[in-house]
Amino acid sequence: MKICVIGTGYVGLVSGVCYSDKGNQVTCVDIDEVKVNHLKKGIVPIYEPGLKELMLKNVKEGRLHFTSQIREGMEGAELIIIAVGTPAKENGEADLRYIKAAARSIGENLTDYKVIVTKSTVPVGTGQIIKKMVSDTAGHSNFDIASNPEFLREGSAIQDTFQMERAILGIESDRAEKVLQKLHEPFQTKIVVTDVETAEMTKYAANAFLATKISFINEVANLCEATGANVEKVAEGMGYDQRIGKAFLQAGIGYGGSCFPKDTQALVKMGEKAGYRLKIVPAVEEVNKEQRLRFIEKLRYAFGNEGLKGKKVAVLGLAFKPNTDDMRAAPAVDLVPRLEQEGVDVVCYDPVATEKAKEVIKNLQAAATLDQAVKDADAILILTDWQEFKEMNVKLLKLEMKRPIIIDGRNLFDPIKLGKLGYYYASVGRPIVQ
Ligand SMILES: NC(=O)c1ccc[n+]([C@@H]2O[C@H](COP(=O)([O-])OP(=O)(O)OC[C@H]3O[C@@H](n4cnc5c(N)ncnc54)[C@H](O)[C@@H]3O)[C@@H](O)[C@H]2O)c1
Ligand SMILES: O=c1ccn([C@@H]2O[C@H](COP(=O)(O)OP(=O)(O)O[C@H]3O[C@H](CO)[C@@H](O)[C@H](O)[C@H]3O)[C@@H](O)[C@H]2O)c(=O)[nH]1
Repeated sequence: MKICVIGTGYVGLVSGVCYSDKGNQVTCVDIDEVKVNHLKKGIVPIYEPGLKELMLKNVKEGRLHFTSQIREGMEGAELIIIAVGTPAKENGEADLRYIKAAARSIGENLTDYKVIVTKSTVPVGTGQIIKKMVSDTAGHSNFDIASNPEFLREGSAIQDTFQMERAILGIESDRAEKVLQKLHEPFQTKIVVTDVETAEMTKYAANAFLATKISFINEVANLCEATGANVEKVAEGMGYDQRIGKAFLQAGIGYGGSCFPKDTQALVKMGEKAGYRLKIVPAVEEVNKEQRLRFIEKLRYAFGNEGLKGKKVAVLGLAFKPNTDDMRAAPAVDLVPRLEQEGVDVVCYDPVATEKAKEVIKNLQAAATLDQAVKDADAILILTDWQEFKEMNVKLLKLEMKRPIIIDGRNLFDPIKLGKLGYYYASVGRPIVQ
């Protein structure tokens, strides 16, 4: 099948590459000409394991193309996939300006029948907005709209696509369903066929539910800290119950990233607009915001009367999660400037996200290696669960540091072990050892 993907971000590029790998002819379109030129030269603008190799393979085999001209991308395509960004507006609502611009340009170039499917996360009703904009601009209705929300995670996006757990097909016609069924055939996944509005809602409900699990376990963790229980064991004990499940019960510094923070906000706004006030999701957001700030207090507590001013703190991890360089809503974006305001000398290290972090954190002091970051540090603050940090030789590390203090936002180490090595170690939902 010939496919045109609009937007070559995490979703558009990964989807385009994976669909081409399944034998489709894919043209990825982006308005960002610099990005398109890079892609044409084989440069991948994002860090995503396995993406570059797969992209180059499919370009070489002639199935994958890049252009900044939508007309070129749409030429002969049976399916158009919208995968542009839907960031949060100042008030939390989803900003549909890129979606609308994409719909307009599709309309301007629509000469024959196509299925126009939205992969971007969009509020319920957006499909109908797209339909109207396309037909108004095109001057005809020789197309179908559909919704096929994306569930991939950054850092494992290729695997998540090839082994997708389900596909939601929100459709309005048999013709569109046929095209989308054909697209998903090689993935051999569970298919939920529904209307466009239900598909749009499914994506927000899934993300809000996952965010709820995280905030829930973080609240339990905070209560464990206050009572002396251990959240890791609590989560294990809960997780064996299949009705609860083990996944997404990792207590920590809270969720960040390009999706959960904005999608929970957008869902609340969607409720307000529809006349229904959501109660759980705002609480999930509140817990998540407070969770980050608790780590400044954990650090302050570790230094007692000495205070934070003038201390050197090595922040390990800038990206919102491992295996990505995405800095959107990463805890570091909040915490690094706050620590600096408190007079802390902050030196950061991240295996891949430093360059992107410099774009969003002013005057970021970044070390080129983990060793450089921790040298003479009064404390380490762990924000991301990179494998490199899990494998740190904590025994040797202690010799490099000025003081053996670790505040761990990801529960990477066994408190008993660190206590024995002479560390002051504060993590999440587990007793402090010293
Ligand atoms: N990032 C994820 O892990 C993820 C996962 C599932 C769903 N989503 C959703 O998918 C959508 C895309 O997210 P993303 O992270 O890939 O975004 P992104 O910001 O990484 O990429 C969006 C791309 O679209 C391009 N673009 C904007 N307007 C355009 C237009 N009119 N024509 C052509 N290109 C245009 C931009 O230049 C950019 O390259 C969002 O709605 C997001 O919520 C994201
Ligand atoms: O038990 C857990 C699991 C995750 N996180 C945090 O939650 C955030 C999101 O993690 P993850 O879901 O793995 O990454 P994303 O790439 O943001 O993916 C989410 O958001 C995407 C965009 O909508 C969806 O497609 C995915 O299904 C959904 O998992 C990160 O900050 C994680 O550190 C925790 O704190 N504890």
